[in-house]
Amino acid sequence: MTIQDRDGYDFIVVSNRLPVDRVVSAEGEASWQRSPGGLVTALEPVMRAADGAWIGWAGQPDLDVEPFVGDGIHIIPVALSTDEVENYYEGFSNDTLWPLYHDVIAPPSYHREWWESYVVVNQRFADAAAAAAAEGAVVWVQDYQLQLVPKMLRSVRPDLTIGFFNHIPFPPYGIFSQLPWRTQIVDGLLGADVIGFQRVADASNFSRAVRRLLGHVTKNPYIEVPGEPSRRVLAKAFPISIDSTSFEELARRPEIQARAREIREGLGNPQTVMLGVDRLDYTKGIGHRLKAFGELLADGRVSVEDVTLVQVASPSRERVQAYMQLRDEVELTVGRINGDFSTMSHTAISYHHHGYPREEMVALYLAADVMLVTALRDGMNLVAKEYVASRFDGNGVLVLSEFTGASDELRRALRINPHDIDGLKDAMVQAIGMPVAERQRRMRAMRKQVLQNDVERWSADFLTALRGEAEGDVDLDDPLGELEWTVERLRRP
Ligand SMILES: O=P(O)(O)OC[C@H]1O[C@H](O[C@H]2O[C@H](CO)[C@@H](O)[C@H](O)[C@H]2O)[C@H](O)[C@@H](O)[C@@H]1O
Ligand SMILES: O=c1ccn([C@@H]2O[C@H](COP(=O)(O)OP(=O)(O)O)[C@@H](O)[C@H]2O)c(=O)[nH]1
Repeated sequence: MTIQDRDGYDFIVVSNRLPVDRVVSAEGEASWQRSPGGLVTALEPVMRAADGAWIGWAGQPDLDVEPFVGDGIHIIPVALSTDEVENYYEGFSNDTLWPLYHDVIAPPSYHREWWESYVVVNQRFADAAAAAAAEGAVVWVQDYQLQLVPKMLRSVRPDLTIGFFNHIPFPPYGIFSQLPWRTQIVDGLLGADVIGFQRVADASNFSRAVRRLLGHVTKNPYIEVPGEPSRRVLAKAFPISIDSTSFEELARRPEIQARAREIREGLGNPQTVMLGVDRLDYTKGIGHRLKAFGELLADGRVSVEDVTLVQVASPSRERVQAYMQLRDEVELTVGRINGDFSTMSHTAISYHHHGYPREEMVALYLAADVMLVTALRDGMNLVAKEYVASRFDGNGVLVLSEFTGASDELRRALRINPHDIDGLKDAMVQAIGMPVAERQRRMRAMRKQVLQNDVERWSADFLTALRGEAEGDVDLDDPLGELEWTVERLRRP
């Protein structure tokens, strides 16, 4: 059944990217493949239960595709022109909001034409959702690219229950206030009934911005939005997670364990393999990690015979200037370290500018004695959780930046400040030499956390809170307590 011959969908997800990628075969034939992202896995059970639809961009400019069913999911594509990809996506989303929301690690650019394009494209997503939603439907909007959609949608469809989840940090007011369109952004978000953040700190940064810019009363976790009638918005942390059991299942497969052994052999069977896996993004602290490793080699505290660093840097946003520059810097540093320290039989850094499928990722996690997550700022960092979920053997050490959302939950990681290069070096040495009993103790505690709090729980928690707000009869001291709502009950009677 398509949108043309039904009254609309009861559950809709709206995100910048669709959960399916368009792939073109060597023969030039186009098809759709489910993208491997965690969000698809998280929302798939809800989607299936509610017979919902997903609205998003297919990832290529000027691609106008009719709604279709792809891998069992109802897809409603939103087209973006070449100019809009440049201005809304590469410009305002990834060169204004992204650096601003990540502690201005790179300088954000403010251009009025980018903002205008952001408004136009957000309106297009809102229109698509308004047209597709059944009376009283639940619409869940995802991420910073679409912060104006909640208000735009509410203004034409006040019957809808609207959720918003921000996957990246929400910055402190001192930084956020740089944005020339700061008031429009918080106002846009307040169109939602529930606004979810990764960390408690993000939710309080947002509430503070609302107080400062709009003067609304906030009573943690609620924001009172005046109007006729006035509304109450819940702004709260819902830390995202992963499909933990599927990572463990993959890690237990003999062929993936064999691949992990093969990876180690390919590296010359060093005593210790350290691993970094990141999108090639300036938020990930790849340069800090390389600097620390290079200095450890120079100081003689580690040797290339004993320790290899594998760095996967998957290509990302390659047309944005800051990302091009970062690639040059990272590759120059890798080349220098390898030139200075590699021998004929051992390479200091095994560097890969590729994106790998999930099976290979799990093999890499199993091959790595030490996982290095050194982000300077990161909404969550799913890689940290995936490493933990994959280590069913209870082994492996996670070195984790305190500037990631994950560090709020993975308290038994070796937590580091990546700006403190000496501290990072000491943590790397400590990780390499950590006794097995201590590794296992730490990993056991982290595994418990990740297995209990998986992505299904994340979506259920968020949607339960959303339902609570829609029903409006929630006990303020225990907003979620009395609800037994499950995803199945998203179905209309
Ligand atoms: O779509 P792209 O521009 O290629 O970027 C990929 C995604 O990157 C961001 O991920 C964030 O979400 C993760 C899951 O919640 C979180 O763990 C991570 O810390 C964030 O950086 C972005 O938020 C997505 O919208 C992008 O699609
Ligand atoms: O070669 C790669 C590199 C990364 N990933 C996946 O990309 C996601 C990265 O998510 P994270 O939250 O760590 O950072 P983001 O890139 O979203 O900022 C994780 O699920 C990784 O397993 C992947 O599938 N192949």
